[in-house]
Amino acid sequence: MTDTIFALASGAGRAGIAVVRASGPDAGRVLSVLADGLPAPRRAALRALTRPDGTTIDTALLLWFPGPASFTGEDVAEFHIHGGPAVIAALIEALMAEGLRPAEPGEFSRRAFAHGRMDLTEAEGLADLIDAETEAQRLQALAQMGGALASLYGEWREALIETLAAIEGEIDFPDEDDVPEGLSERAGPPLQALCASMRAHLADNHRGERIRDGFTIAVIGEPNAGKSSFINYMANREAAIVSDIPGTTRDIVEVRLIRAGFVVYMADTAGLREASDTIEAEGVRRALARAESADMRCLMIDVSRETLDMAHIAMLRPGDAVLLNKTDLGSAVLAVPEGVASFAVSVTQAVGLQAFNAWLDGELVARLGGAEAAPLSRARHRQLVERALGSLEEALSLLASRPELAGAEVNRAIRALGELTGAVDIEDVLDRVFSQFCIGK
Ligand SMILES: Nc1nc2c(ncn2[C@@H]2O[C@H](COP(=O)(O)OP(=O)(O)OP(=O)(O)O)[C@@H](O)[C@H]2O)c(=O)[nH]1
Ligand SMILES: [K+]
Ligand SMILES: [Mg+2]
Repeated sequence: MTDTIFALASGAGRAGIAVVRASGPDAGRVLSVLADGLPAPRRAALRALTRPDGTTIDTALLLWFPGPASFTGEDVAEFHIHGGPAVIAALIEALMAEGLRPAEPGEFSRRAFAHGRMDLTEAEGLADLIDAETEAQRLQALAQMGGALASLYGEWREALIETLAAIEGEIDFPDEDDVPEGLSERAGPPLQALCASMRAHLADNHRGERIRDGFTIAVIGEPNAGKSSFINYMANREAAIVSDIPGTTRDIVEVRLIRAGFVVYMADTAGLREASDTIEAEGVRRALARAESADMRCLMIDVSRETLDMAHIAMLRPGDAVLLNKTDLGSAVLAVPEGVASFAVSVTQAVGLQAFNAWLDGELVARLGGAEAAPLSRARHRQLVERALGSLEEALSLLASRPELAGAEVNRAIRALGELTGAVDIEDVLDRVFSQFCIGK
């Protein structure tokens, strides 16, 4: 028999109210024991919670959700008790005494998934909603939890199952008059249309993943250009050591910012030069790697130096920025590559930085802001859509010559989409997804 589980569903620590939730076949019996009878389904009831020996636990507001119309699809009881640690402990003890066990992380959601209350992407959306710290994250998670990705992937999968049936019909009952081109004519266009949808879904500049995981910026430049000073200004704290000694920063120092409603990770890096020792060389290597992988690069140039750092401009791409720093000591004009923004600033005098920030916020909104369609939000989604697309491209190329091989490829694509939504159940995928949840969800 399935265990009946419980967990504190509200945050830990002292609060006005704490919510403890129980789910499973024994939830009703235990609720009835402690509250002296079941409340009416889905109606709040104020009751005394009493141990079987007659001693009182608390006065509580109780909710009874008989399955399957509950969060998990099982019988669920909710205890809204006073939020003191001793009250919570007393209720937990009473639940354990009745044979209930503490839930594993994500176990409530996993049961909801197992009972068909949500698909895997909706469960991920729920986890993201609980973790959401910005408006963009909240909206994205809410849409995903509401089934935006589930319905898209589900529709693709349905269409593929239909196409597969057509292909398999062709293999099993080859019509004398029906030349192989007949199959290409029937199965080709829907496969092509699906490939186009998948390509468009993937070609979103990683918008959803950046909203969820953060947009990354690498601050790079020669030693003493003012990179650490700049990152401290952006973070509004002394995150990195600033000194007039070139080569001060050796490791990557990352700060987390919220700008224009998006999470941004800005990385301070070691000054780029011929390193004087192995540690600095490693720092420079890390700086270059980060510059390569970041979503945006900000190149700091010290305009007070006799020879301006022109060497690193080649690392910039459209959408990046040059910060001409220390304009309190000098000035310079510099030709920047097409599509690269340029700002004259003095970090120590806080000059020109508002213009940079306004530009940055505009860039974030332009790159991550509201497109209509729901974006994929995890690397897991990207990998599986890519795998499905690869199989379909293969299937298209085999359709005319080897329909049975094309069918196998379509099957592979169906399986990839099934892994996305959890329609094919793969224990290790589920373990991975649900283990990232917090306890009580
Ligand atoms: N006058 C002036 N000095 C600045 C400005 N910005 C930074 N500095 C100074 O320049 C020196 C180097 O600043 P850092 O922020 O440590 O430079 P960095 O690019 O991080 O240097 P490394 O970590 O060594 O690569 C410090 O003495 C700063 O106070 C500026 O706008 N004007
Ligand atoms: K320095
Ligand atoms: Mg530094």
